[in-house]
Amino acid sequence: MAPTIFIDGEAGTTGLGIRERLRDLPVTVLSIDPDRRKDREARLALMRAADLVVLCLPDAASVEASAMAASIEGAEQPRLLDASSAHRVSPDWVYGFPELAAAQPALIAEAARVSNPGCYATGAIALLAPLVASGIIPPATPLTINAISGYSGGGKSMIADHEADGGPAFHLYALGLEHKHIPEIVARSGLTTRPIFVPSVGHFAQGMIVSIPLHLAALPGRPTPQLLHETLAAHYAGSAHVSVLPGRPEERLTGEELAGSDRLELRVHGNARLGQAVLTARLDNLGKGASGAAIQNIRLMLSL
Ligand SMILES: NC(=O)C1=CN([C@@H]2O[C@H](COP(=O)(O)OP(=O)(O)OC[C@H]3O[C@@H](n4cnc5c(N)ncnc54)[C@H](OP(=O)(O)O)[C@@H]3O)[C@@H](O)[C@H]2O)C=CC1
Ligand SMILES: CC(=O)N[C@@H](CCC(=O)OP(=O)(O)O)C(=O)O
Repeated sequence: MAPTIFIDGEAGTTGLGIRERLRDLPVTVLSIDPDRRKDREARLALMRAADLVVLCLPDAASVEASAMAASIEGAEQPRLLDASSAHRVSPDWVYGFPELAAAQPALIAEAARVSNPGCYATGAIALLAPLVASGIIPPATPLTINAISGYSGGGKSMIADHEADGGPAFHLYALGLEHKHIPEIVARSGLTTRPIFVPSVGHFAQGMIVSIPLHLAALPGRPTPQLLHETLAAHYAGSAHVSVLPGRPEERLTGEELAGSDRLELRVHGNARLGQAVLTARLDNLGKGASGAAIQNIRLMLSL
């Protein structure tokens, strides 16, 4: 029998993206009556009937929904995949980033609770984790992470704002330096010093670039841009979703290029003579940054 999935928050931006991608998989999606989508009893009934519940809700609603699922006793208790940022550094949840380490896919496949990575965090961690693990970037290195996202990153309300009146062409935000992805980036990259994270939104719907400037001359052994590229290329060799591409000086990187895809592109743009580099990650915030990553995790969790 095909496994059953209930997407709590199916009508939202991430929920819709997952619903769309599930059409190609041998699963039965249990949909809630739209008028009862926030009704506790209706949601509990579908949670009981599902093998896997995918939470596509704001953080507080996600915490509440996880508690609801945990209150179900016995064999009816479903497994959970959470797209929100509520559980990404929680020890009781497995981090749903299959490319992070060789053991990660098996951990995800067996887990009762999996937390989907954040969109910006996906780009930052994909760049940093292999370089920290290999010793090229010492964990205590002070880093700055810049990023630009399409406006769909802000969910239904930001989409409505941009599509109604045009919205600003570009704005920085989270200037209190406490963006919700920072703890996840620190924990999952293996850093010990909190980076400064400067996100921004552009007036385009989907797509994202995360960029990390590096003073290579200040790192131990003054690593070359070539060594960084080779380290990332070795880590992601054979990956279906992550590619490590040459960083070309003449290139104009645009955020929208991967809109609609579930891929993640990593580059090292460097100048060996100056001892400087900029690492970049390009992805669709709704693809590898959300729904595409969720599908990777669903496939692993349900052996599809
Ligand atoms: N957009 C993105 O790029 C990404 C988003 N995420 C995360 O995914 C989660 C969902 O975000 P996103 O899809 O963008 O948000 P949206 O605002 O587009 O969708 C959220 C959905 O949840 C519903 N909802 C809210 N509260 C409840 C509740 N108590 N019970 C049931 N349904 C509820 C909303 O219904 P209604 O509108 O009627 O209130 C809406 O349909 C968030 O945690 C977000 O951080 C993760 C990665 C990327
Ligand atoms: C543009 C914008 O507002 N983006 C959102 C992050 C979107 C997202 O992906 O949030 P999670 O992955 O953490 O669930 C923000 O900065 O809060």
